[in-house]
Amino acid sequence: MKKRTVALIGGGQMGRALAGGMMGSDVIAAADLTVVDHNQASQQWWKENHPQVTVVASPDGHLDRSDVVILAVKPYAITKVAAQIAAGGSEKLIVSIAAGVPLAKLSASVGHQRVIRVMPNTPSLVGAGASAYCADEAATEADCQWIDEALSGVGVAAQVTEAQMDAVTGLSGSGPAYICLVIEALADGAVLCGLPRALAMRLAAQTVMGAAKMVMDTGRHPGELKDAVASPGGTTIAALQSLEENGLRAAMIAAVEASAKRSAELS
Ligand SMILES: NC(=O)C1=CN([C@@H]2O[C@H](COP(=O)(O)OP(=O)(O)OC[C@H]3O[C@@H](n4cnc5c(N)ncnc54)[C@H](OP(=O)(O)O)[C@@H]3O)[C@@H](O)[C@H]2O)C=CC1
Ligand SMILES: O=C(O)[C@@H]1CCC=N1
Repeated sequence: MKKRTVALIGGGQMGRALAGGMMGSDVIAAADLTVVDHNQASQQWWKENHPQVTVVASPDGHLDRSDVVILAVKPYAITKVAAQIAAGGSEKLIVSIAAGVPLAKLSASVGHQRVIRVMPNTPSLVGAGASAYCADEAATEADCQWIDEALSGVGVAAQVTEAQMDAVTGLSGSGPAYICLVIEALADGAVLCGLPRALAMRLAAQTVMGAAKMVMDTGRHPGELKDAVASPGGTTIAALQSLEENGLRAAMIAAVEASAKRSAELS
């Protein structure tokens, strides 16, 4: 894939994870990245952690060298930033990662350039992201191929319909937060039972990763893999009973739905 030069507008949590992961997997070169962020602490972070990246406070006069502009500011700031880009005039691929901001709104705000909407997630930073994207009609085959390969460089990527984006947000966009909560709670349980905190955290995180890897590598249904752990009359089935009594499944389903609903509200 031909490397493209990229401007990242908003170098915060998700921008760092996505662009950091893309540089780590050589999808983009540090020298080809311009980060636009008006927050001084954020600028400082980029200068300290990625000295080869160009860091500026405003897009004005700094987008000319970039083929792609990634919008990674909060949803409420998207329209203002998009208008700044539109004022710049030049034709670029615009990629927005803002939750709940539809293609039509993005496209109107940036003056009908080629637009792709992405819902990435923070594990992109460590090459284990899960991203989905949809493109407007003006985006070319080559644009879709670039974003697919760029996102695949930092994890897995899937093209979806725009109607599916809220569900994606509820699942993989917000999901790392749910699973981090689960890891923390598992470690708390082990500390309650007497394990030192650091060891409890290591075992909890590895257990979550191991279970996920087993689902992906074997292709077996998670229910089947769960059954393989639970011996008759054993420890696991006692724990599973407790999880069912405390509503873990319902809580997870409701969490995905709550996030998806909020994503729909934002649009
Ligand atoms: N965090 C996540 O896990 C995910 C986030 N997203 C989406 O990513 C987007 C960014 O979220 P996140 O990274 O968490 O947000 P952050 O607040 O961490 O990062 C945004 C950065 O952009 C700066 N900024 C805001 N407005 C402008 C502007 N006009 N010009 C230049 N810089 C600006 C902010 O500075 P300041 O704070 O000072 O305004 C901040 O440093 C959101 O739209 C969110 O929906 C999508 C998937 C997952
Ligand atoms: O909480 C949020 O709004 C963003 C979008 C998906 C994950 N984080």
